Amino acid sequence: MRLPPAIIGHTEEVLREILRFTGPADGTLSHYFREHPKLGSRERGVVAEAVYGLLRNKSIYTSFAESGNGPTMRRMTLLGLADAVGVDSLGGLTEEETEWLTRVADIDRNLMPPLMRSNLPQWLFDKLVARDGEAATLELASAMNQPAPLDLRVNTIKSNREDVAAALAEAPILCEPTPYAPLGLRVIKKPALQNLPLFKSGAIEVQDEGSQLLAQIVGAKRGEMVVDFCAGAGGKTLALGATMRNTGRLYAFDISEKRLAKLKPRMARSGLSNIHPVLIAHENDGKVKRLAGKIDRVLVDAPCSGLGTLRRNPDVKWRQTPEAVVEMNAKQIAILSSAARLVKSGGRLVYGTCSLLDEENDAIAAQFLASHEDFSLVPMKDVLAEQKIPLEMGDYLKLLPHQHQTDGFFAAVFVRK
Ligand SMILES: C[S@@+](CC[C@H](N)C(=O)[O-])C[C@H]1O[C@@H](n2cnc3c(N)ncnc32)[C@H](O)[C@@H]1O
Repeated sequence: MRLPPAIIGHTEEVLREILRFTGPADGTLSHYFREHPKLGSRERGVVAEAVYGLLRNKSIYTSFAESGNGPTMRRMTLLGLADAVGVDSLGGLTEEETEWLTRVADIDRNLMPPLMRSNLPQWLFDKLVARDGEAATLELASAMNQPAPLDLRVNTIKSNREDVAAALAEAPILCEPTPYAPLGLRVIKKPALQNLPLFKSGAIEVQDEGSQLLAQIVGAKRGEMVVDFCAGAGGKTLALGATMRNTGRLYAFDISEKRLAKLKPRMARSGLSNIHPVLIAHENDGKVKRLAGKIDRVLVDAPCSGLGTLRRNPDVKWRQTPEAVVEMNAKQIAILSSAARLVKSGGRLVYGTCSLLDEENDAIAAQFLASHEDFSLVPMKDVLAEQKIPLEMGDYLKLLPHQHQTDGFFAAVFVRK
């Protein structure tokens, strides 16, 4: 069945707003859908898919849109929609538009220049090529341009992986165990989960396998004092709390009241009572100082460029700038240094990001070690062996979508001497 012609207008309107890059694309989309409640769920799905496809392939589509006649924004919109649902499903096209869309669909994208094929901004393409070479960059960029799979983490306070997989199969929802994270399930299609009894009862949480692994390498144990320094809405906090078997004390720090507020209902669902959310004003807040030297394990899931999450947030590559990354670096080292003061002798400090850039990752770890003689690096291969995670790594954890089918993640583990 053809889609109503109005879908083109809706996509064009929301796209125009998103391409201003004044805020995250998912927020702009949700806002648009709230303002247009008459749009059905299929239409909303198509608009979202077209917009995300366009953000993923913006360089190529911009070049296509330059061919042919008519306003560029309409052409961009049509390219996004045609990729999402196929030209034949679109109502309201002129004959010329149909002919143009069919023609561009036949263009061999492999013959386009590498920068354009990567669909990355020039600065990021140059950085990655200088480090990894052109072929590897194109491979990474291509993996980043695929939508992420839907990964779940089983909450061991409520259930186990086998029982959850069996309950999902009855729903029926097909899934398979994640290759590296012991509590992960990768769902084959993307069903709505919010109304499933499994979700409502807190037996599952949506969490990328890479994020699950980052929480696991903290190695939190029963009865320990643990701080999740940048807890946000608590994706990793909940995983840590379950690893601690709902014992000990787990402080969830963040400077964002809004994000911490989102943690509360998740905590209630999870059945965890060992989590203590703490709003801090900044990384040197007095609440941090009071716990200095008392904590067994500290996770710093630092604010970062987010360039490892392009599969979910393709707009990030167009919104980030090299200048913003430099500013972020100062914040990252400041947060890590302050968080380090919490760690007791023999305790563990984990620095993690969802970035692909060395300056937010290896460089921060090296800078930290150079200025903190009381800490030493625990090679990631030792941490992975300790946690029985079947991954080959050197000093650091470096997860990449084209190699590990996760978002891009980095982690370094330090121990206080
Ligand atoms: C990568 S996100 C954390 C995601 C979260 N750990 C999770 O797994 O869902 C980084 C978080 O750092 C917080 N943040 C930024 N500056 C901070 C600071 N100075 N101290 C503590 N948290 C900070 C942000 O509000 C944001 O929630």
